[in-house]
Amino acid sequence: MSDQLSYQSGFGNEHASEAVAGSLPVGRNSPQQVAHGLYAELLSGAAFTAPRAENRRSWLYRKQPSVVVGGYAPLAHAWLKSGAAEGQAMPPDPLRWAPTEIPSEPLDFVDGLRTLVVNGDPDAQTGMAAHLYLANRSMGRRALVNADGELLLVPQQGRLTIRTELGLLDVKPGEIALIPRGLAFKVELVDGPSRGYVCENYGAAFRLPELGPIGSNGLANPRDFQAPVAAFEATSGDYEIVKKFGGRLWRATQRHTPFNVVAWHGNLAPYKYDTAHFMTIGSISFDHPDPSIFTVLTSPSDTAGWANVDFVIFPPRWMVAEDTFRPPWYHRNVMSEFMGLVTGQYDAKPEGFKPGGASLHNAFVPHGPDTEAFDKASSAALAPHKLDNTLAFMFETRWRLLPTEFALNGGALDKNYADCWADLADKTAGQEQ
Ligand SMILES: O=C(O)Cc1cc(O)ccc1O
Ligand SMILES: [Fe+2]
Repeated sequence: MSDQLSYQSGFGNEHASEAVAGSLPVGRNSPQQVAHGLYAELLSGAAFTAPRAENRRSWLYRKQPSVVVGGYAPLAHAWLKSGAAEGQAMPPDPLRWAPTEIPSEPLDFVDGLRTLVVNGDPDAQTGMAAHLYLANRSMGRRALVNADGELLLVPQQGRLTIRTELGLLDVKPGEIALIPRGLAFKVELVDGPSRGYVCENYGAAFRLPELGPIGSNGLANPRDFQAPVAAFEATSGDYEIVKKFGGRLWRATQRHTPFNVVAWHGNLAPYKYDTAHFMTIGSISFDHPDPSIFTVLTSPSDTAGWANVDFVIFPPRWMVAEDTFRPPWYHRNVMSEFMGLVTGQYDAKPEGFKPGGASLHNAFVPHGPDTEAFDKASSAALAPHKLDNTLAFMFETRWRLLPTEFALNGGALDKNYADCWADLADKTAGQEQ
């Protein structure tokens, strides 16, 4: 089924879709009576008065409004953390994690969330969290609504069908999904257990970065973002609604599916995006450019250019720069860098950084290529070279990221990470100064 999904194209477009002909009101949003007895419901992802260019809202025409739900009670989750307040103090060391295996105990997408790093505060609408998800079963009659943040899913293993109130997205490793804050969705596994990364963005909604002198094309092109077409679930029976609200999970039971939207229109929508469509820009002369050229989506903060979080990818690309040390430079960055690897090798850490693993280089924590990468790149013949079969990514944020208890003691932390730089010797030793 999922192979045949159709989509509407274009990031932030005014989409319109109806699963039943004649369901979508024409020329108005809230007629006295909606066709077929549907209820009109407005989902606002931006303040009513947000500037037009940033305003995001959609109109949903549904069988019952989402206010028809039971009362919420707390739902315990040992490994899901929110905001800097739930992080652990840590020294300014670089951190790296091995891939975490998907456990054999039954875990759906919600159960399988494991927070690695946090900053900011969801109630202050600043910062982010990076989670792993480790899932071996579909969510079934369970839906998640995240009132704290937008979710960016980066699957690393296993294909997903994401059912949202606005329709279905089929997402596989190499692709990403973006779920707006407040939209109900559930994750179904298509080809077995699935593992991946999630950026929970408490701040301003992700958008495409400005292109400056690059011009009007390139990087992630808006048309390659795909929104679902309206699709509702026809089955009856109870549903568990899990809501993330104020850094906690809550659960309620309702008598019907929340996926009962027959038609919708608007510019607040979930999207999928295939990173293979990212048009990379790189050096065609010399020097290694800043990684901001690989920004897919950005969540700005209140200070221009200092992102709440940038989503940056390192996709397959040609390296052609002359007289250049081609991998990333050694550096210290005021911004904090969380990285993951979907597939292949990352040029700065060809062996130690594994698909499904992660790393954290916090504000001003020095980092760069490991000794092996340095030695290779310093003496490599500088012929044009394709970095192929690779996809790393970075969540880069202006606020320091704190690891969670799971990140520090969950078993995947690489206690010897810093050793990968220990052999970068002083090569001037013994030379005349
Ligand atoms: O540290 C990293 O591996 C990420 C990174 C990549 C790059 O090409 C330049 C700077 C940077 O932080
Ligand atoms: Fe870096």
